Amino acid sequence: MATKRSVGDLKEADVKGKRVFVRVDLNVPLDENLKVTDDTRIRATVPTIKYLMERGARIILASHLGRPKGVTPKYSLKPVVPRLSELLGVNVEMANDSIGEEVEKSIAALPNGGVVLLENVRFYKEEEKNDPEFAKKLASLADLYVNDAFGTAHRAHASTEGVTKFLKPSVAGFLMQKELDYLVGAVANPKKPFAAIVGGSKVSSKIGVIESLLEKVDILILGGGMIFTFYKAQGYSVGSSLVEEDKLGLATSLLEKAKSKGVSLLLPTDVVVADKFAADADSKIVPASGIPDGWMGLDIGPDSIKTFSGTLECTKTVIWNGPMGVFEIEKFAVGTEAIAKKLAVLSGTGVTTIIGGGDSVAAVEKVGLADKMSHISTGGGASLELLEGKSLPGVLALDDA
Ligand SMILES: Nc1ncnc2c1ncn2[C@@H]1O[C@H](COP(=O)(O)OP(=O)(O)OP(=O)(O)O)[C@@H](O)[C@H]1O
Ligand SMILES: O=C(O)[C@H](O)COP(=O)(O)O
Repeated sequence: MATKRSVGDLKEADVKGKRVFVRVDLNVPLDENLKVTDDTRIRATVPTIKYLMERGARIILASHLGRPKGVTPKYSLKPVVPRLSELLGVNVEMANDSIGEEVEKSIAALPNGGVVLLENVRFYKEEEKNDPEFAKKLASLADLYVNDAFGTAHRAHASTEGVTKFLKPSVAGFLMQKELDYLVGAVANPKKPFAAIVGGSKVSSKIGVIESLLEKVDILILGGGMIFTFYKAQGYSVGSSLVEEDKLGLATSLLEKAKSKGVSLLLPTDVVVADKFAADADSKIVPASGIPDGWMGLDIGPDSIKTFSGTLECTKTVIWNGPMGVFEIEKFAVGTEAIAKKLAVLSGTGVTTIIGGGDSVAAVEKVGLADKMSHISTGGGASLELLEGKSLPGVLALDDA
């Protein structure tokens, strides 16, 4: 993807008193009382918004939350306002809609440096349809456009893509840029040796990522539920572990591809098996080639942790996507947490460590090591698509630098 023009290139004169439409990703988890349970994505929007506030822009924030079908109060963006206001040090005004007269009035009354948050853009079905009329209405609210919603950049929606056709300039925010610098830049031109760690539940959801990374990495470490498909493809018995029978051929061809590319591919040599998928399961450590009937593999074992950690010692860049085991259950979180700790230590010695979104980010946050990593992606699907080598429509639509 070509380099995109950045919000940092805009001078005070370009934004002072101007209405700036900033697409952010405030799709944050809420509990049953509609309290924000993880504010990572809110915090990540702050540098761009503050930059614009300090230069006297009038800021219109837009986001989606969840996947509502029409106007649904539980998907309102109101619950993010207190935390956002606190982080920005101003009272963020909550609009009652994302387009229309009332919204226009609120924006007209906005002082320089003021911030208004539009209501969930997905309350309009036109948003996800990337309807040009809806995009035009959003665009009519502002003078210029900033996209900082990395987590939604893989969606060609009205507020991420359509709107750029009606608003110039259309530039990338600081979060968007940082995500691209790491997930595209560091992966395309890594300091070597370059290792990828790929886990998660299924090989089928990671085929694109594995194939793309095999072109770039020196070392590929696999963990999580997908390893049992690889074991079975090699003729091991896997008990009642998760296996994708229709992907056995694919697993074999990925192993062959790694060999032909000279990539050192590591599978766990031992696993933690359990007699059921539950916190109170009986569990034991067995060699990868010795999973007993009736037992399922739910984590990588201590020998694998040792080997993986040792192998990572020599690296200069590591990217990680997907947990090593069922980390949501404490007793099967050991492998995932050990990898998180190893990466935190490596970061401290100058290794570039990139956590590619989704559950691996949750795992790193759970052990309190998020701020030790070089980069933690705020995008799940978006980061996977980038790692697969795809271009993101929300990025493509922005002005070239
Ligand atoms: N051995 C295993 N057996 C079954 N499930 C597993 C195993 N190891 C990991 N998992 C599960 O895999 C899930 C994560 O897989 P997923 O492919 O969604 O990872 P991710 O890419 O990090 O997340 P996302 O898709 O949100 O980006 C976790 O819920 C975890 O419990
Ligand atoms: O959480 C995400 O991955 C983004 O906010 C995109 O949400 P979506 O998958 O509902 O488009």
